Amino acid sequence: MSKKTSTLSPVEIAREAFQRLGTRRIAPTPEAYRIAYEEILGDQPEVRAETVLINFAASLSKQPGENGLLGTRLMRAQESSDWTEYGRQLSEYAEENWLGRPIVPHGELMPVDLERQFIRDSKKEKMLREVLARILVFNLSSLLESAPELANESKSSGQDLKTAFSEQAMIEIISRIKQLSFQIELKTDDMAQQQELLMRLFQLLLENINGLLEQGSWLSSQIETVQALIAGPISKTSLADATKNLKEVIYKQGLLKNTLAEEKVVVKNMMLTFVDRLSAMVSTTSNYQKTISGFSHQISQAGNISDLNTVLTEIMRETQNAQEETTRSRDAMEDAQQEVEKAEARIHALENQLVQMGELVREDQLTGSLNRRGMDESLDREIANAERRDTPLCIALLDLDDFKRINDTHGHATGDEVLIHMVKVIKETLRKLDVIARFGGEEFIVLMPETEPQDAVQIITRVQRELTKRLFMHESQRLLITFSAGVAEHHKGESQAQLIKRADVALYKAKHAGKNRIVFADPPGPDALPAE
Ligand SMILES: Nc1nc2c(ncn2[C@@H]2O[C@H](COP(=O)(O)OP(=O)(O)OP(=O)(O)O)[C@@H](O)[C@H]2O)c(=O)[nH]1
Repeated sequence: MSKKTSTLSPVEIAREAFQRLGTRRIAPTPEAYRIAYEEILGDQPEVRAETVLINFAASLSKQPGENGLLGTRLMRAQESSDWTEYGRQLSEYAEENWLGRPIVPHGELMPVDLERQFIRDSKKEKMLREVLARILVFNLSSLLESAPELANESKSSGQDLKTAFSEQAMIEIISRIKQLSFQIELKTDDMAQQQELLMRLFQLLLENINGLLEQGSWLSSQIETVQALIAGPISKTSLADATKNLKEVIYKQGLLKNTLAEEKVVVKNMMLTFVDRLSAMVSTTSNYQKTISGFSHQISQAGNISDLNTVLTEIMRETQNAQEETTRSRDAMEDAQQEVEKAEARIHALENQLVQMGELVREDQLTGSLNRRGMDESLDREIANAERRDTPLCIALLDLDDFKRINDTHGHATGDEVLIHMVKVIKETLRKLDVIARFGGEEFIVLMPETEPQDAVQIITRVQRELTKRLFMHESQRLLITFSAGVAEHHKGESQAQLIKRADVALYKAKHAGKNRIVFADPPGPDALPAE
């Protein structure tokens, strides 16, 4: 039994057409075949445009959201046979939702290359969206590290851009990006102010140049501070802080210098008084001696006792004078001596304060550890102590692992926080007599006086463990911070540079062996040290 024609496939219709020609004994010419084929096809129910539109509206009305709404409107139009309204609803929807897509005249097929163009465009749009989101989330936000609220907005609009597909969401995100760009313009003005602050800082240093030239060490240490500042990330707050600190240091040093100079003048005046008194006494005494020898002449010439009595009275008076002068001079000298001692004590106190002020510029501004200059001085001192007392001295050169990645991923400001955290942990883990100094960038030196090599390695291992225990949190995310280290023991006669070089070679080996480890340095070669 043949199937109902309404369900026949094209192949089955063709077969049925041949059978029909056979039954009717008609020759299967192309024309006869076409007629039979159309006859069978004609049995199938007619597909009318209206039916298609009714079905379309009904199925659309079952969908959620805007599509469902459109379906209901279309059904309403179709029920009242208002096909003009039906068409209007469809055009409006097309305009709203397919705006920007290539418009193809009604009834025409979309040319293949136009279709391809459309696919290419949406690919480009996707790429553009991704690139822009990346720029906002990573690049722009890290450039804006000195303005965290702008950096956060940049990150969050980048994140939102990735999922902003509806027109409304897109309008919102574009407006946020415009707003962000406006804020960045304002920030640029802030940066101009920062530069002005920097200039003021330089001027401040120049103003003090005369004072600085008196003592070379001042000059070099202050210049170092500025160099460190310029080498690091410059932010408005760090510049303002540095300006404030330097102003304070310079002001206090100026005060101390003036007071010191005044105290020195006081001592000088006292010394002058002392010398005056001394010479007065000497001259009084020599006058006295002259007078006495004059008296001995008068005595030898004296003819009677009354002459002698007169001479004796004179001698008594002169002796009394000389004695009084001597006592006065002695008292004055004692007073002067006491004043000199007091002034000396004041000078010592002032000089100590000056040394403390100097310590400020031996400190690394970011981490509070010693800076390179402070390290040079401390290491020189410890080497001299070790050689004099014949005690062991070890140093460790520490370098943070993959620090560049931390900076690149989480921003320079987080990198700075990591450095501060690391120094804090190291300081709290080291013994009192150990010293930590920033050697440069993310490298630190630990000086361990009176320490045998195995103890030095143990100390640095303890620091390593402590650093993994004391978590560094960034945006509620735990960052693992590790370092590699080269430990070296100082050998008699070895210079600071030679010692550091050996520690550096060991550090290099630690890095190459896979990082997060400690390597003990080889002893210096036989030619490296002076013959004993
Ligand atoms: N945040 C911050 N970064 C710094 C500072 N000083 C140096 N750096 C950065 O430290 C990074 C050091 O990078 P690299 O020398 O490649 O070392 P690393 O990434 O730690 O790699 P390994 O040493 O091989 O583990 C550079 O990106 C410097 O910009 C600083 O004061 N603050």
